[in-house]
Amino acid sequence: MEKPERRDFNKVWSLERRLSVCCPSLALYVVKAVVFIAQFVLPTNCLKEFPCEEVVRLFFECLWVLDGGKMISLDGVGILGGGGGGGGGGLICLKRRDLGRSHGVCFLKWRYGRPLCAKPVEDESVPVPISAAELSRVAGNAEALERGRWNRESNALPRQLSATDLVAPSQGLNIRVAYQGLPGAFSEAAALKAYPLCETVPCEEFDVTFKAVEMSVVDRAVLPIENSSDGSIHRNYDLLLSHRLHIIGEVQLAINHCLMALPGVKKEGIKRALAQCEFKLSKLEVIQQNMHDTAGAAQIIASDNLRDAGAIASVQAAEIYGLNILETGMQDLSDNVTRFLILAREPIIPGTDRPFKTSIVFTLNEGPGVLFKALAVFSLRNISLTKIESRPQQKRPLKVVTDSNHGTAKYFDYLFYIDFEASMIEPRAQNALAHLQEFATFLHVLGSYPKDTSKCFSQEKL
Ligand SMILES: O=C(O)C(=O)C[C@]1(C(=O)O)C=C[C@@H](O)C=C1
Repeated sequence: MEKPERRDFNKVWSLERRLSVCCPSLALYVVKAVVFIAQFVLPTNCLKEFPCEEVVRLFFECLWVLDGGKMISLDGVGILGGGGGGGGGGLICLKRRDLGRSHGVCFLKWRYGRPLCAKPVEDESVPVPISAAELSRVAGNAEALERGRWNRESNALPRQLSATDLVAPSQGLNIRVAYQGLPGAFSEAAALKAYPLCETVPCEEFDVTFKAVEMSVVDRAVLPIENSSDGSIHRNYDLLLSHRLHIIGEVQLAINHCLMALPGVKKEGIKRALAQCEFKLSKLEVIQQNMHDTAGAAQIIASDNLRDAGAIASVQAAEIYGLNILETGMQDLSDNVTRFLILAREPIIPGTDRPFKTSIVFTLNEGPGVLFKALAVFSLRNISLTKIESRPQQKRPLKVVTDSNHGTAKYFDYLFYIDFEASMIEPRAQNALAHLQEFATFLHVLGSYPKDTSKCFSQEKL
């Protein structure tokens, strides 16, 4: 005889749930009837294929739900099973006589006397302690209730969601995005380019920005990864590996560095300035001092009232900290673009509806042509690489290789970061990575995300 499939039980279960919504007591009787009949109809041992405890739990929960969570009488209710004569152990028969009940705690027994079940029903006279987690949840609810209550004086109620709130998430409404620096930093502008309606959250350091996402203090982080004239921001490559966040997007931003100072201060009066713009600053003959971020430099000029100093920062920073712009376009190369990564706790589902990029990191064994082989897995499948970066393996910077011809040698051990132009959903990308995995000693996909194909507007045009 064909064995019943497990989903049959799910069908009964979902039917009962539906019934319980429209008519709880009718549903209770129906489930009792189904169960009662089933114990005679189903063949002996038919449940051997099922995870018995789950079946019992399922039905017990069903009855429990139907009875509105109150103590239910199990009299007359059998739990699905074959006849009592079935051998082989396990849950063979759980008829009425097998259902134990004492002090309000119901439990179901194995045929051989082993307690089985399931969801015990606690004695109503014994108070159940609420866990700390539950307490805080309850406390939170009470507070939320309080917040939601109408206040006669202020006549204020929480704002209702409107249809625009539902279409705006891609614009970042209600999304908190962390960046390194102070308000007015280029990274903040990048966050706003990605999510125009987001709430930006300034962070002191790059790794604080990563942690803020990991700890769910914010939803996203936007971090600079490379600049067209200055190259890679190595710190962020290293942090990408030490934190398990996912790259879900990228933003390219044109960087227009402005020289700014307190109102009334002239260029000639500046003795110190943040240096990123070597050529023009060398003409000014100033002492250069690096700061954490450009906006931070502007903020110090303003807060410390430094009349002999200037800062290189954005137009927004000048506005925020009340500084005068003495010169714009301080960067050596007029086309000065920084690429930022958008990071999140969860990856996005890659698509093919628009150009996608994938970022990976891997390590290789020492040997002739291994890096060449690694890169070939992409060219063989017509996949373009847009970036390759190598970083020393900080935990194991040197590896010892023994070669029969040349003896033992020590090599730098590298991590290779590659960005390639394909979505992880494409078979060619999956095949390339499967191929790479054959000889890579470590391979990790950092993210597959839409390529930023927008024009790089300068700060003022954002
Ligand atoms: O200092 C800022 O405003 C930043 O956002 C940081 C940062 C960087 O460190 O790369 C970002 C983009 C610019 O190229 C310059 C500085």
